[in-house]
Amino acid sequence: MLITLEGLDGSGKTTVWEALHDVYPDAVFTREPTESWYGDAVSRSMSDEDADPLAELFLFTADHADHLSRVVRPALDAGKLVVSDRYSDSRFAYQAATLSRTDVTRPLEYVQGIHAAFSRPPDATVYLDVDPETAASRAGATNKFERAEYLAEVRDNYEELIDANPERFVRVDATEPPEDVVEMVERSVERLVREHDRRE
Ligand SMILES: Nc1ncnc2c1ncn2[C@@H]1O[C@H](COP(=O)(O)OP(=O)(O)OP(=O)(O)O)[C@@H](O)[C@H]1O
Ligand SMILES: Cc1cn([C@H]2C[C@H](O)[C@@H](COP(=O)(O)O)O2)c(=O)[nH]c1=O
Repeated sequence: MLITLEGLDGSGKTTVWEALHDVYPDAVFTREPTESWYGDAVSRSMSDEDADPLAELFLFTADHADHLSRVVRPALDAGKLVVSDRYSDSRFAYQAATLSRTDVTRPLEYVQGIHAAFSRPPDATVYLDVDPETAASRAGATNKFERAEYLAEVRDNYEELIDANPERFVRVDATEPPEDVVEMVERSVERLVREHDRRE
């Protein structure tokens, strides 16, 4: 089963991802961008204010393709629970926001279309919901994406994704104190795994 954690920068994904390690010691914990050389290329692009938005989309997507074939698919084939801190929805929400400043028409559909041929959708996604101002202030503006105005557009894209797939997403109020957020996520993941196991 593949569970992904999504949300704006600073929403607390890494905090809950780390907490889940203790609860699911046999699971595979992974993240995007990855630590491969594809992930290094992504980091270089993120630190370049003038990076071409399409080139940047394809760097993130190359990193995803490598992540899928090297980590995610083998773990799923071995029957493991996989928990990924960011996954394809990050591309849909973030790169669609970046591409909205270009000539690309219907960027959200465009980015989803690129993934349709090869990606493996998550079985469930926990969305840590936080307003863009809180997100930007928690994240500390360490990269070009961590600005409230841009994050507002990213959040709108996440909302479109949730509206289109309400059964896949679990929304958690990430403005609550960290220990409450961790507890809510742990309870949600426990239920998702139980329901998935019952269906299998
Ligand atoms: N519920 C919370 N309330 C207040 N602060 C929080 C909460 N969750 C996390 N934080 C703090 O916000 C900062 C970002 O948290 P974290 O790294 O878990 O978020 P993230 O979503 O992984 O961010 P990024 O996408 O930027 O890596 C950290 O300083 C963390 O301690
Ligand atoms: C996977 C992915 C990530 N991003 C952005 C979102 C964040 O600003 C950074 C990753 O930082 P984090 O601290 O590891 O969360 O990259 C993106 O724009 N598109 C993506 O597909």
